[in-house]
Amino acid sequence: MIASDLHVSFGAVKALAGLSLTADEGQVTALLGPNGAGKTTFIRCCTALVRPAAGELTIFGSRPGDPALLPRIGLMPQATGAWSGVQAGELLRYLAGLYASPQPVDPLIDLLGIRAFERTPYRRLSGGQQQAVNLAGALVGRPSLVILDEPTAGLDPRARRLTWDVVRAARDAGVAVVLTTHDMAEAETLADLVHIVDGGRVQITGTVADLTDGGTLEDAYLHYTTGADR
Ligand SMILES: Nc1ncnc2c1ncn2[C@@H]1O[C@H](COP(=O)(O)OP(=O)(O)OP(=O)(O)O)[C@@H](O)[C@H]1O
Repeated sequence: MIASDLHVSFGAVKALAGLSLTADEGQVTALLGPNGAGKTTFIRCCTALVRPAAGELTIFGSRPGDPALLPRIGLMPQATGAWSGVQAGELLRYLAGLYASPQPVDPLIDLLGIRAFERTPYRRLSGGQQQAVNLAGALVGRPSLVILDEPTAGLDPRARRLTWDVVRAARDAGVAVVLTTHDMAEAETLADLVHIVDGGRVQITGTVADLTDGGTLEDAYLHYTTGADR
């Protein structure tokens, strides 16, 4: 994925103000940045929900929204209000049916600990259970790019570890994983490349070792972000 000088405004708010970054296959790329930095807006550009006013975004050589690209991207959003009454297992089987060669659903249900609540309507699931289903939904189509928007926010420690294992397995299988997180330990543990975003653009890019340079990732984060309103 290559993003170059993306600009997106919502009224007077410049959500993206020249954001440029790359993310490669077989790597976990972490986007760190304060609330409102533009991370989710960038993700929405990748999935063609938002169209940048300027800049270039190519994913596997195609533009977002290209019908050939859609099945190659798996998205775990921060929250999906959309599924309501459908049972978790039904939902995943439905999603699998949309893809040409999906993962078998039952092993995915077992892997992510969904079996115990697979017959529960989505809206009755706990937040963490919904996240497990959302992660499964992002992976079921065997995507080449998986985008995870704060995948472990609010998860208990075991569920968080399990999510990390699943992320590593996807990366090791050659998938490009892009995730956002406010959890510095998560970025330190998982990320091959880190982009620190603030004010709608990438302030600095590097490996965890590059960015920490004797300090912590949180030090780097605080150094390169202000969190000031735009
Ligand atoms: N649909 C929208 N309409 C108006 N403003 C929006 C819209 N979407 C995002 N914004 C604004 O754009 C800016 C960037 O928001 P975005 O959701 O991309 O931030 P973020 O980095 O994902 O934050 P967080 O860490 O809190 O999820 C914010 O100021 C937000 O209020």
